Amino acid sequence: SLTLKHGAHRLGKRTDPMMERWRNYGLGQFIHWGLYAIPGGHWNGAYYGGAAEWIRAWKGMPNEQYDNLYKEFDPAEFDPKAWAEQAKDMGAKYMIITTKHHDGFCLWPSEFTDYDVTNTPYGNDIIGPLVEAYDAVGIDVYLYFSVMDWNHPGYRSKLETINDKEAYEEFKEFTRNQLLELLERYPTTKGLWFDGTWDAAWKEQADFADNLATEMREMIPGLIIGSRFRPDDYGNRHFDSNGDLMGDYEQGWERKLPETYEETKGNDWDCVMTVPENQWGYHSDWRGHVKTSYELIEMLVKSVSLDGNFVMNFGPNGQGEIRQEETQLAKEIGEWMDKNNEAIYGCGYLDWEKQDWGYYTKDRQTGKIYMIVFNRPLNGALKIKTPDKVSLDKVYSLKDSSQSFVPEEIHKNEFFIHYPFSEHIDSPIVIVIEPSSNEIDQNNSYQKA
Ligand SMILES: COc1ccc([C@H]2[C@H](O)[C@H](O)[C@H](C)N2C)cc1
Repeated sequence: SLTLKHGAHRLGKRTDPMMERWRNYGLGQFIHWGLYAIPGGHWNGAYYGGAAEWIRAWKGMPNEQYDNLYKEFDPAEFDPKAWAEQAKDMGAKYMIITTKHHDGFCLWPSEFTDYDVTNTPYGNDIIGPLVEAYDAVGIDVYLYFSVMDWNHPGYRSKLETINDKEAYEEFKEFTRNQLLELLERYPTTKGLWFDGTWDAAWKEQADFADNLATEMREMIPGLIIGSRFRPDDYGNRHFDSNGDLMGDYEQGWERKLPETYEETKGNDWDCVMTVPENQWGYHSDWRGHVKTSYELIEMLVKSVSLDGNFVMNFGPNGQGEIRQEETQLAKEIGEWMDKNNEAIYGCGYLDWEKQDWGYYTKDRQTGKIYMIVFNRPLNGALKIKTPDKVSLDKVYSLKDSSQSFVPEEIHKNEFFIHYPFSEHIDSPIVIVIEPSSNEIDQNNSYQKA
């Protein structure tokens, strides 16, 4: 393998308490909010078909017109406590908020630029009240930060001339100043979610990024930074030139999910997911497929079943309101989570053979196994294949533990659980398989007897 100065500094998962807390979240909320919410995917009567937060890059939106939107930013309906309550009711355990997206507009009063909330009619800090409101309801806050900054004169996508390099040095200092400023202003933040790090200019900054990551981790011990921040010595991101994961978890799952545990390479990871096919910021006219709560719950369950977290995106409008479609989804997901979150929180991958009816999760502390059923077989017979010598003498419905099941052995280590799908069921059901005491070894995995 290559000797790297700025490759992965750790092999395998982080095992400290902050990371343990992170991997047991299950469900998160992404919030994309900024000036792009004002046009909301339209400008001069024209519809923008791209991602609403990228409207500045659209030929239908002249840059100087976009760059004057801050003069209209005055979200009268912004209510951070209401946002936090809604996220709490949905069952989110962490929230990621855009402090600065690619347009460079800062939702906090930054000492290092005038392109921030203080120079808008609204005038006040947005990030601080959000951190406070979410902390107050016990939801951990993570700060999204785009390195790419279309507003800063020193930003370059590639470094070709001496001028480029000099300008970019100023940009790097500005970036470091803003990041340290954010951690100083919001010391309860648990981590950073970086974006906008794919440009060639940034991919040459292995040394700078590595040192900055070290500095940030010193400021907030235990800080969680994913794989999207640093390039390695050869400009590789997410995985270094030896194929080892950089950062504390894999951040490559954007609007997509792994199919198998092997694809996760045994790393911690989260999936960030839009409700429409590709809208993060507010777009007033969602077109194409809008995901249902059933689909989003299945993605959540699938993520947890493969040792990941699932982060659902919200895009508040220009007035600071959460749109009705997202409110309805949060309500429906919350209703399912109220009854079934035992199969999500603190749960992860179970190394039993995947079955067609749905997903297994395993509680990392108790060793309890959850069968989360999405596709019930027409005959109601749920097949399970177990490792050797697993006792199935405690199998019951999560909804009603008095409803127990006696699995029918159909083959060595192969069983049917006959579920009476008599009543109408329109949301995933959960069956619990409680291990008998002698099966759980010290790390809560089923041992071959
Ligand atoms: C070039 O393709 C991109 C680049 C950046 C993104 C940004 C989105 O604006 C959103 O912030 C998402 C999390 N991020 C990857 C999406 C697609």
